[in-house]
Amino acid sequence: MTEKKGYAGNGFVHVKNPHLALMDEDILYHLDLGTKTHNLPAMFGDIKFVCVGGSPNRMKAFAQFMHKELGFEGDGKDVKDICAGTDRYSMYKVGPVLSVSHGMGIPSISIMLHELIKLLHHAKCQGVTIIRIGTSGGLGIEPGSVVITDTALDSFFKPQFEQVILDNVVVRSTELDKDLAEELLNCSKEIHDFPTMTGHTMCTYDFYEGQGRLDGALCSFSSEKKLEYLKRAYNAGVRNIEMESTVFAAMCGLCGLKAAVVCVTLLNRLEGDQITVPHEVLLEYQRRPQQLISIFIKKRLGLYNQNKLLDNAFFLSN
Ligand SMILES: O=P(O)(O)O[C@@H]1C[C@H](O)[C@@H](CO)O1
Ligand SMILES: O=c1cc[nH]c(=O)[nH]1
Repeated sequence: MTEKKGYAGNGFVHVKNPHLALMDEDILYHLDLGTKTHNLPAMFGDIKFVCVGGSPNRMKAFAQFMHKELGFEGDGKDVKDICAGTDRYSMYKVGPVLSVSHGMGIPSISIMLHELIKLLHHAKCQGVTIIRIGTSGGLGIEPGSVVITDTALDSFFKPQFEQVILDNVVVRSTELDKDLAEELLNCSKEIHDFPTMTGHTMCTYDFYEGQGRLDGALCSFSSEKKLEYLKRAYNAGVRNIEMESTVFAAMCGLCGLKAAVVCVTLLNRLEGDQITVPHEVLLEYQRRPQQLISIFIKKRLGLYNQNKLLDNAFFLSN
């Protein structure tokens, strides 16, 4: 069975569940939010950009970075974790930007997305763009490169996500918003410090055996078999490998959210498995997708050139 994508005509976030309308209250358990305990439209109604990524610290750092980039008062260090009542996920709001962590892997991001999408729906948000800013393993490209996903593929290089529902397998499309990917690639032209490209992203259920690593606790294949698989992936257009893009693309597409995946690569998987780059370099790599998304958000808000002019004025007067 194959499901169709959502219609985003009116810009609202769709939930495709008839049971929700019959519920007196919706408790978003893993976010520690709810329709009776919180005024969701007041708290979140102005959200236009949602950025998600695996690590809570990265998403806090992104919120602090956006606080500065959008010119809010103060240093943003005291930005509050809206989900502090649970230690499952972290969530920060900076003006129209929501920054949310999702943990590692498909099950973890899928739970977060169910609740986040319902949150955006209950809050009556309109015209929301959602972007995953993550890390990944690169294929045949320089470590530190940023890949904007054009198509999210499964481990068989198919653009689909298989969701088991009861005892059925439902196949969902993993198509992402092409115009958004193009817009992001255009924004990347403003950055000259690292390469950014579009490419296919392969999404796996595991970091070790699932990504053809030889260094896990279990491994039953040879180095030759690993390279043969990774080279086939490269020839199929895969430029990076991570663990969330297919379900992210599928769920956002069905619910009418314009979505993109932007990941930095930490290593070239054709050259090794272990991540050997020093901690400081890893931190700098993780900031690269954030830099790109900041330019995108500022451009969308009409703040980009204004900031550039202010930067130039500051430079000239000093
Ligand atoms: O957003 P992150 O950096 O968590 O994405 C990738 C995929 C897995 O979640 C994790 C594996 O190290 O990194
Ligand atoms: O190799 C890598 C690096 C980061 N994240 C992944 O899923 N794989």
